[in-house]
Amino acid sequence: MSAKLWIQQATIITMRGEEDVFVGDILVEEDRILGVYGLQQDERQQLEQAIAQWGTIDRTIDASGMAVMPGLINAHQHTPMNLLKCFSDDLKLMDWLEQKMFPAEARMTPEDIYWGSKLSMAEMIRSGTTTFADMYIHMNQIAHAVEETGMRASLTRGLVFGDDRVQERMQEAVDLVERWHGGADGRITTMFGPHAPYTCPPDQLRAVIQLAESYRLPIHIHLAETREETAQIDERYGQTPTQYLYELGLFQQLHVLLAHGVHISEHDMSYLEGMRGGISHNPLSNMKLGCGIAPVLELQRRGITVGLGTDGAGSASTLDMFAGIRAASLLQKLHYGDPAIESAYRFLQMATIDSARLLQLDHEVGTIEIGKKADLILIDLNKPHLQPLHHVISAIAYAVNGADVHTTIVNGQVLMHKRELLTLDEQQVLKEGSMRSKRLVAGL
Ligand SMILES: N[C@@H](CCSC[C@H]1O[C@@H](n2cnc3c(=O)[nH]cnc32)[C@H](O)[C@@H]1O)C(=O)O
Ligand SMILES: [Zn+2]
Repeated sequence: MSAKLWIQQATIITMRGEEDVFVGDILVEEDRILGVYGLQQDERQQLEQAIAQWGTIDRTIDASGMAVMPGLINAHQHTPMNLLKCFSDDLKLMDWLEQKMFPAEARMTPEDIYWGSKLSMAEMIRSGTTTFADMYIHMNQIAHAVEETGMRASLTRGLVFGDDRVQERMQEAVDLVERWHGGADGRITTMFGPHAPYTCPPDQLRAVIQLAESYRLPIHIHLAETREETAQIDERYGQTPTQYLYELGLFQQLHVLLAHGVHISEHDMSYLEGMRGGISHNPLSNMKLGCGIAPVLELQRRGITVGLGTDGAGSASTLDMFAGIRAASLLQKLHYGDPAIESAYRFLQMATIDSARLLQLDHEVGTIEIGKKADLILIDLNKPHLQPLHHVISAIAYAVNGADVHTTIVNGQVLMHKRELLTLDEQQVLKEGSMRSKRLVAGL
């Protein structure tokens, strides 16, 4: 644990405004940002005073030639699915889920979940993600992994209904919330996670909504991912998926994190207007599964928050949020046939402060601000693919890769420095991951 950390001479991208980019220093004390100092005389003096008051400094990082920005926030994930990546690609969502993912998941032991989620955390820390929203099973294991790796996470027990184990699953969801909400020094928060309109019948969904209301906790659910989903929900209930959730009262009181929101009509948007929470846009997964293009800019125009996620590595194949930022931006440019449709900066906001809003963490993370949690990443810009550097925001949105992240800090703790993972035994994670994944996919 670095109690006092001094980041020197970085290009600071605060994400508090497009122009708020300057060279300077950041002081971190315990888990929070103590000060941010530019190069002007008075700010230098303040920095010197703060350093003098500190006495001992636990770690200094020379960040000249690097950008520092808020850690990226992956708003939709299934971390253990990293064990299932790239083994059954190029299938339709429903076939992929029912024929490949669900059978492989039925074989997963708690230990598999633990190592699969650690594999994801290693990948996320390495590529600049500091916080993620997760929906899966055996969540205790994931919570322990979060505790150990030092990441920040919003955890949800995914609830698929359709057999006689409804009560058991609901109990697991409650256990997660009771045991882990506020856990790991406050790095863990929780939500309730009914999986999707097509796997959650009305009675069960109503019960989860009531539960979430009684705990005053948010809901994390998939919505309107494919055309097939729209057809299925229309056939069963004569409604669109969005209307189905609306009529059940989901958007009345609760903060809701909706994953995907691809097939949302103009009329559907009126159900979402004014909602608490918003949508995690997951372009890598949407493109790979051929789902369609989410109406990101229309949703934003109506005041609905849209953050960014990858989805599980099973569908996205990579957890590199920089790839997600690039995909999101390029997709909208292509969709509108207009490269000027939205700025690079706007997509960086989606991956930071907007995702933070979706996780109800915007008062703590998502921007570089005095008093906020020190969740920061340093990006090494001194590389052929990033030089010459005319516009750092553009470079980050269009040219930076996860592998350019030099240092990752969460809650004031350095989790990776000079690309070395400090809270994970990477070799062990790779070995366990590869061994376990073979058993899970055998014969599928
Ligand atoms: N099957 C579990 C609960 C579901 S956890 C979350 C689920 O989301 C599934 N999932 C992953 N990616 C997607 C996606 O893109 N769309 C819909 N579901 C997905 C994943 O396979 C996993 O089963 C049970 O025993 O109750
Ligand atoms: Zn998902």
